[in-house]
Amino acid sequence: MTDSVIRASGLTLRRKHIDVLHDISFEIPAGAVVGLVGRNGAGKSSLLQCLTGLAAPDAGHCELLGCPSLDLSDAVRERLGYVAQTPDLFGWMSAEEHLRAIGRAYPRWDEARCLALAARLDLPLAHKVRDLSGGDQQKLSVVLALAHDPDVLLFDEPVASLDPLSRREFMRAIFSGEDRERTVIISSHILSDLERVVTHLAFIRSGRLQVLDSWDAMLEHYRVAPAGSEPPGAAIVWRNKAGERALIDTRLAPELASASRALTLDELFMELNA
Ligand SMILES: Nc1ncnc2c1ncn2[C@@H]1O[C@H](COP(=O)(O)OP(=O)(O)OP(=O)(O)O)[C@@H](O)[C@H]1O
Repeated sequence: MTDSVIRASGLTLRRKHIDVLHDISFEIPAGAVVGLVGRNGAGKSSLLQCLTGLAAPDAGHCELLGCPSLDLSDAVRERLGYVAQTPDLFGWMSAEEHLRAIGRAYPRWDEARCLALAARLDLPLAHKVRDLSGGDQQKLSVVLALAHDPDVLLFDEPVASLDPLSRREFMRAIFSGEDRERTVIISSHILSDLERVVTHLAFIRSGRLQVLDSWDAMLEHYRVAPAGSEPPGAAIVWRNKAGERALIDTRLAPELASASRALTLDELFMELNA
């Protein structure tokens, strides 16, 4: 991939003597929308924390927009939007005061965009933040991450607490109707939401990146190897624990391309976590 906006190289993060991220390397091109997928505890939040510079890796490094994550310049911070899984908000302010307070720190803050997003997500602006429901607090952090029109968005389960209507509005607000290129990593367990918006998927399991590829390539080329076949080692993306099932990339085993059907995202998730 060229023109990378987000890079990681040999990223390893240890917590309590355990590698919660292990030797992760990837490059994400400008304009990609990457769904970050994995089971609970797989390392998704830890990876996003390393990318934003909130966690310091024990080995390797990562960068955003060419700037080391641990030393992000103000210029890069202004182009970045991040929603943490558990947002850190000022409970004593009203939602509107909160938006204004953060907006003052961003030269690129767009008040009209901010209020339009808040209205679109039905955010009760007059309420104290501490009195907002969990879902409304999540909406507030989404508006905070988007109002300065960032070029890079890192979202850690941004829709987990949103009702289906709000989720739909959120997805539309981010992914449609805007004539600009944004590079996004979004972690979510709601695969049906991801399926509609991603260009790429990254699967992570026990701190290791299993695969990062375009969703189109996965749909077209990833197959379960037929029982009894012996796919070449290079074509095997993942073997289940018992070793009797293999997920393969048929670009590297074209002779098996027609042997089975395309997988849904749910099925891919199951295969990669079997
Ligand atoms: N502050 C911490 N101290 C010690 N271990 C931690 C800490 N934060 C996370 N971990 C561990 O790191 C591993 C990865 O956690 P992480 O939160 O990155 O996973 P996740 O994929 O985001 O999970 P989920 O889908 O449940 O949000 C887990 O085993 C978790 O227990």
